[in-house]
Amino acid sequence: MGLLDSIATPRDLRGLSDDQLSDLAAEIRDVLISTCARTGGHLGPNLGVVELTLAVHRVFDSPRDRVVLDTGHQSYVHKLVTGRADQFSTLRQEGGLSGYPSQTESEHDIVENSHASTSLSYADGLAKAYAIRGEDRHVVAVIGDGALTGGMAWEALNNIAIARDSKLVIVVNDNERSYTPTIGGLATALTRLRTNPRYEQVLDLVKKRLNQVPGVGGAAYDTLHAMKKGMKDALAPQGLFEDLGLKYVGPVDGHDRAAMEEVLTQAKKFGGPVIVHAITRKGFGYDPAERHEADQFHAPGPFDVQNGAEKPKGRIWTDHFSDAVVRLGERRQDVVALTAAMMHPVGLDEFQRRFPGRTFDVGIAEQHAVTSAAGLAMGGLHPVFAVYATFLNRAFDQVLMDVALHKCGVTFVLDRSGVTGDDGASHNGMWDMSILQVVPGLRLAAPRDAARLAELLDEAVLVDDAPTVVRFPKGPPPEDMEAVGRMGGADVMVREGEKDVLLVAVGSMVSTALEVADRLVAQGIGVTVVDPRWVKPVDPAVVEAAREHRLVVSVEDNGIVGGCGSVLLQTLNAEGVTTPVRLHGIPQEFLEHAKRPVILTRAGLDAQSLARSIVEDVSAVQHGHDEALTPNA
Ligand SMILES: Cc1ncc(C[n+]2csc(CCOP(=O)(O)OP(=O)(O)O)c2C)c(N)n1
Ligand SMILES: CC(=O)[C@@H](O)[C@H](O)COP(=O)(O)O
Ligand SMILES: [Mg+2]
Repeated sequence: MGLLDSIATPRDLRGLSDDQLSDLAAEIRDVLISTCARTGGHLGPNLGVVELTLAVHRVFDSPRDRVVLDTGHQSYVHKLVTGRADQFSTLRQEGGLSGYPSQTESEHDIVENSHASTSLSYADGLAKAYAIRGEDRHVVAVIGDGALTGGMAWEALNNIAIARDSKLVIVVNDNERSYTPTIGGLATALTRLRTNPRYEQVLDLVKKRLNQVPGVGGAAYDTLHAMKKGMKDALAPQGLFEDLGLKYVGPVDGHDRAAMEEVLTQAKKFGGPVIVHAITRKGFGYDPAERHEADQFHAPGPFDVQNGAEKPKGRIWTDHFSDAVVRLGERRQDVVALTAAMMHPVGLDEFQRRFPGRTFDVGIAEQHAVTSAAGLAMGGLHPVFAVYATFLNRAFDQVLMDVALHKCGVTFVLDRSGVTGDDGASHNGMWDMSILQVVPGLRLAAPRDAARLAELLDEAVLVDDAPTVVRFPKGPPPEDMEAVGRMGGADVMVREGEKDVLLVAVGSMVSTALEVADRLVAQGIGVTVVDPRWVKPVDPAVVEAAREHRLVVSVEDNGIVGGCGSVLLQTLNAEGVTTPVRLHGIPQEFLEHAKRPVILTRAGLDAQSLARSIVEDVSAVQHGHDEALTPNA
């Protein structure tokens, strides 16, 4: 029975001695390491916030005081000390604890969205609400240095700086990196602050000397302390936060819990917005994480605790993209690449190694990345912005009005599209084929396998007067699947029997569609399986094929609303094609975390469910009951 078992609420932390708190920190690290070794997860970020989180929860009174964690990937320690230690072994498992805050799990959790750089805006709103309602409650926002490179954070700071009544403490968790070292002017400014505690040291030195002077010493020190601002101005450059008018405290060692508590207590008394600059190390306390070359164990899969060796996961879609974009870079000097602080995760590290001058890490700044790409295209280059599909959501206006309106040839490579699963609702890339459908001129491709990924990427970068998109899911691709024929720009994958069913399978769903076709043919149902390759715009040859078949079925790893099936239906309607249509896709809901295959099956996107549904629809059509065919909402 460890100390952790005695922590049912954060208030239980207050009765612990310094030694017990050190023991608790060690126990928490052991639990983090042993659990993540089994489940995978954000071990590095959470090892970096053990003492910081303990200090926050000892100084503030959650849930009366609200703790907002930016991105939420560093919420494991918070969960362990807010009554979920006994469930922690279920981390990221189906039906178990989410890897991010979850309001249904705990009253201590508030922000579930895993998209970075939002915490300060939530905190700004919460603090203003409490001030207006006259509630004596603090808001504590913990934001990483990486998340601070996101524009939203500075929009929020601009407002927080004048929100004098906001009881808001912002803890900047500065470990100098996102996955890799944080880039840009902000990193430089934080370094200047981090390495410039001179005035604090001088002040401490003077404090010690003066306090040795009997009588006048204390008063003299108080006078001097009052002059601290003057000293700081004299000894240290104005910090970027103070230039905004924000009170800044730090830097403080984020692994020194007592020091953190002292500073947070000071900040709490201030009664207005204040920045606490904590210096931490990602992976702190676990050598394999601290030494981990790429990203200090930002988000490892399962690993061996003894040496940190991750279990091999084989080649994933990303690796095939990485190879294809390097080949492209060799052929095309005008191709440049951009990432939003995820060079390795999106597969651009080899491109960067080969073409460092043509690779840009813009920080966690997707909106900037898109419009900067528009500028790069206007300047005569062909940018490839590689990004997780869900993170492009926040840059929709930039895609629409900065790229497409100006007919810029920018290629977007959307990794982790469709169901990702483990990372929960805000990580599924199930929105892109809906929201991007409305962008005039944009062309969207969904490769079925690695061979088509390379093919479609090559085709995409040939388009220099419109945005192009190539999207693929998380994990390993299926074996390459060769077509048996062409249908306009689309590939015919199966052509068996009568024209009973035209099965339009998008991207990663083609491999499932082939299994479905086998089941249908076994039941004497004729089927044509087509892979559009380019799903936007709809291929006229597919429209004509639809006219010739008795039933059209579409299946996609995207939300059902506004996806490829919806647009196909609209197009058939506009072309006067009256063939009944059935759409299959991901339900338009926020999906609980689980493994990708589990979620796809729940959505009826597994071969057995699809085949069963199509057999029923074929029967309905044969018996003249096709009014039953409505979009599979
Ligand atoms: C909008 C957005 N883009 C990218 C990501 C992917 N991502 C998750 S954590 C992370 C790095 C965060 O760095 P930082 O804020 O410094 O936190 P740390 O991991 O260092 O604690 C990134 C880029 C994201 N969650 N949201
Ligand atoms: C928190 C965050 O957004 C990333 O760390 C993400 O969890 C990584 O996802 P993958 O594991 O799919 O690369
Ligand atoms: Mg960081």
